[in-house]
Amino acid sequence: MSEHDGSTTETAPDGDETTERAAEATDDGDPVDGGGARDADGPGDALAVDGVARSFGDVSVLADVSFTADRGTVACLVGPNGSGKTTLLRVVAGLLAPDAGSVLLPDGGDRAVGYLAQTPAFRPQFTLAETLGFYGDLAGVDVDPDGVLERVGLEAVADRRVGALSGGMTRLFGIAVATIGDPPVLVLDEPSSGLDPTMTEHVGSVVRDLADEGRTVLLATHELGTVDRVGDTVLVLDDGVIQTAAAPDALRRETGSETLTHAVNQFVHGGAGDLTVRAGTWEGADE
Ligand SMILES: Nc1ncnc2c1ncn2[C@@H]1O[C@H](COP(=O)(O)OP(=O)(O)OP(=O)(O)O)[C@@H](O)[C@H]1O
Repeated sequence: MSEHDGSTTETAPDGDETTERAAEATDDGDPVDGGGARDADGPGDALAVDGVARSFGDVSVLADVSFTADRGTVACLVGPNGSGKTTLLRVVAGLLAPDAGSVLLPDGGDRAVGYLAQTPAFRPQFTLAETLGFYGDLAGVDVDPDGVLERVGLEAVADRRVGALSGGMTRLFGIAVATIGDPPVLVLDEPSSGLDPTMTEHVGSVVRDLADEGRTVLLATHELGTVDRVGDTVLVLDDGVIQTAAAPDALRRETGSETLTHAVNQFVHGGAGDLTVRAGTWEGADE
């Protein structure tokens, strides 16, 4: 966590979806261009979310969310199903306007945020290289397909059709797409859910490397093993607020927990029993 001196940009409480900042592959496969919805005003070096609130109708999902995440770090957003992780990520990516609050982005790159949707979908008939070129055009940046694919270890399959990728490779490709234009912030919604342990570990390493190169990575996950391996900060979201933000080790220490799962559960409304009902299963590699 660090101080940041850029001023924040308040967002009008109009509830409109915005698609101006990030480029994403939507769930129906249609690419949505982003580009720069609410530009960072100042030279801050951290991602700073301040007092973000978002409701759908009369259902409040995010009540008052605040946190910061430094460059070069991985911040892991965890919380029960339906706690608002995707909603928050979409607000940070500029794809969803908050009702209140602000998101301050660090300077840098042609694009401010790269976004991986929870269920990325690409046009299956195009090759990876063609798809990257397409997203590059949308973002208004030149793309070196081999260089981008190298970031995730897919350079050998640049000419393969996207439809011929495995689930894990598709997820990696989605991460590669998010890095187009080299945005300083990557927002990844469950980048390794449903993947086998080897691929989960590989995705974790890719995420770690992307952060180590100086990016800020904000990801949502239910896999606390991945959080333990690659996360610098655990952000526990429940009841519309960040219940705690701490390093995995500190969280365990603070709660006297042997496992990260147990530690996180201490901050979830209703405790572990309730969580089991609400979240289904939590995958902790430490148990
Ligand atoms: N566009 C929408 N319209 C109405 N309600 C929505 C919309 N998007 C999300 N919600 C609701 O907001 C709540 C939070 O959803 P969200 O997808 O952000 O949770 P999540 O923590 O990402 O869940 P999961 O872990 O299951 O992916 C849910 O109750 C969901 O039904």
